[in-house]
Amino acid sequence: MFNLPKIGITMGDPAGNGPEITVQALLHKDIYERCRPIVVGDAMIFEKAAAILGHPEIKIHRISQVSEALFEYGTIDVFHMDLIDPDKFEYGKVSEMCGMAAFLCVKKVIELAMKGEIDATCTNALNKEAMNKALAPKGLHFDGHTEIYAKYTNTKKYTMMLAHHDLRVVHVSTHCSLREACDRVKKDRVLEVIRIADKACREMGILKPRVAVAGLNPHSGENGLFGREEIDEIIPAIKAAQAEDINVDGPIPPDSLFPKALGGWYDIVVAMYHDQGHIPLKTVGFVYDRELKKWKEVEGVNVTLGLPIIRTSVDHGTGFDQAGKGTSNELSLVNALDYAIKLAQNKCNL
Ligand SMILES: NC(=O)C1=CN([C@@H]2O[C@H](COP(=O)(O)OP(=O)(O)OC[C@H]3O[C@@H](n4cnc5c(N)ncnc54)[C@H](O)[C@@H]3O)[C@@H](O)[C@H]2O)C=CC1
Ligand SMILES: O=C(CO)COP(=O)(O)O
Repeated sequence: MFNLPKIGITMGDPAGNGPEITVQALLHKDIYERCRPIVVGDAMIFEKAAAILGHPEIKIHRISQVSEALFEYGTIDVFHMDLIDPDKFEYGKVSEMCGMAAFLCVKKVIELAMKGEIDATCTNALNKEAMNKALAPKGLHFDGHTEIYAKYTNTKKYTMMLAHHDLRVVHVSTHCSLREACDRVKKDRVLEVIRIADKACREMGILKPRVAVAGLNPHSGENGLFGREEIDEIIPAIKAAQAEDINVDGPIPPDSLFPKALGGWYDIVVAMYHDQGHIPLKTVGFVYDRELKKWKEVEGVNVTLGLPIIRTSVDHGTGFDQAGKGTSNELSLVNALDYAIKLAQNKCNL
């Protein structure tokens, strides 16, 4: 047990489904056989979640230092942050209190990982509106976890990877307008993301990664007929990467690239903007049951590549419509924990 990786799991926005899926995930006994989990959040919120899920036997163990953790199945060690006023707390609502709490938990887990007190971090979803409402008076703004991690680990070159089994996608840009995303398709950034993608695959154990680059425009621009970004920016980046011996193909029309990647042609896809990468991943990962009218599976993992510490995450959001009802599915978090465990075992910082 003493050589199992210590994984810090953030609570996420407490008004969302993060706390309950964390309790559900930590009911999987095998997780304790493969890692030593510590939750960073508010203990009261986890007591509530255990009660909602009908598991009063789960003990919530408040700790204020990693060294106090018990790491025993049936007990959830919560690095208690005392951030929530129970009288003001409400599930499914955007609030500055919860937005600030989610942010401070992320900051704390980064600090613990940077100090080497834990081996990897795994995040639950935060609500970007709530967090930024809370941070605005302090003159701070973050698009999401990725940028918080980049700032507090002092990382300049990074990208967001989403993964659903062996379908992996990294992004040239993420949280910006579609207009701005087109402007951000620049040779240097495309090349940077190709390099990060290739390195990450190697560190995940893929010896000769096959990297595919999506075009930006329909049919990859069809030789300039529907846009010039492929000719002016993407092809020069691909040629530069090939000159570095990276096995990279493209630009490939995005509508046929993802079915190819799903079929195993490539190990990783470089997408030009957020939805180009997120839509195919979530289409395969989010499975809705028409008969039962509920989500059957919500799978997929988000990993920040380029950091000096390991960060994996659920790839869904805060699920406010289901929060506090015990109806959310923990699969994405279980997958994210699996990724964090494997990366920590390989001791690779991607
Ligand atoms: N890593 C992060 O911190 C992320 C945060 N977000 C934030 O989450 C908030 C809500 O985003 P939405 O676009 O509404 O996406 P969402 O993923 O929260 O919800 C989309 C649908 O999926 C369902 N869902 C979500 N998680 C589920 C689970 N574990 N089991 C079963 N069903 C689940 C929801 O009930 C909803 O019907 C936003 O503020 C967004 O910024 C979104 C994605 C990632
Ligand atoms: O919103 C997300 C994906 O769309 C997740 O972003 P972060 O991982 O940066 O929080």
